[in-house]
Amino acid sequence: FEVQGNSLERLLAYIKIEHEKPATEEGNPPAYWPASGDLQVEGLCVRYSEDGPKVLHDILFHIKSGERVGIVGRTSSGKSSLTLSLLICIPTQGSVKYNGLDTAELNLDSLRSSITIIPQVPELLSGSLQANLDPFGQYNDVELNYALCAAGLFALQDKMDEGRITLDSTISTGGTNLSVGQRQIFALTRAIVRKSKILILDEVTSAIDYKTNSIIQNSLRQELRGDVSLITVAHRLQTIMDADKIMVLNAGRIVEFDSPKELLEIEDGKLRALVEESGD
Ligand SMILES: Nc1ncnc2c1ncn2[C@@H]1O[C@H](COP(=O)(O)OP(=O)(O)OP(=O)(O)O)[C@@H](O)[C@H]1O
Repeated sequence: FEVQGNSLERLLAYIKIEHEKPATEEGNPPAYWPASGDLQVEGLCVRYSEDGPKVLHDILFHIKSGERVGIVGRTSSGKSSLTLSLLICIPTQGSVKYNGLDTAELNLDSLRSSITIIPQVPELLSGSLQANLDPFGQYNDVELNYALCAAGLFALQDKMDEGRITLDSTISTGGTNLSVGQRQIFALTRAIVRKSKILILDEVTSAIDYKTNSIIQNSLRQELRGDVSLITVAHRLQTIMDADKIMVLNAGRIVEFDSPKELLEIEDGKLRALVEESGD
């Protein structure tokens, strides 16, 4: 009875939580949006609660459509907070323009369905793989199979002696019957079918082997060319050394933002210090 009582109490607490504004027609973007992965951020400040401390201070940057940008920084420098703020998952101030539209004026559904995040450990729901990749039944099998192949699933399976995964394979709750690498590949598949123009990859640190990581990196390089902007929160510096630009965060501020080559040439540079420390 006590345990059930706790559940009730928690449910009541959730009911009282302040809700996000419901999606309205007003915030619907024009049909052509987003036509590019151009991202312009100005004066972005972020805190986790109205009266909490700022975790990002006055962030200013511009990512041109099709650029690949790596984000690095020490623990708690604000890397994850920056990615969450792009989707307005935490209270944000300032202006974020995605393909010219201010995201504060956009309906949250449209914003979040047009940017794909591949988190360190992607969540999956129990059911078929097809239902996970395409919960609203918007794509056909050919499109889904193409995207699975492009994301690298079949390359991964060739290297693994295990039962082949197909669209009707069963996924258990939370995706616990799959490896983290497979789950990331499914998240990437979603990005490919949705044709997201901005893709945010939160690189996995330890839970993924080198081969799987390189399959994912190759798929990203081959599949997301042209106008798709790729933002990688990097934990392994070598993953992003061929990025167009690297953003170095420190205590919630951008301290460096330029091409890896330029940054590595700065004698007392922050990126250079991180590289030297890592021994990579
Ligand atoms: N849910 C939260 N509530 C309150 N503060 C948070 C929350 N998550 C992160 N923070 C704070 O925000 C700041 C930035 O953290 P963030 O997780 O964005 O850093 P990070 O660079 O991604 O770190 P890591 O490399 O460890 O993942 C830290 O001071 C952290 O304590």
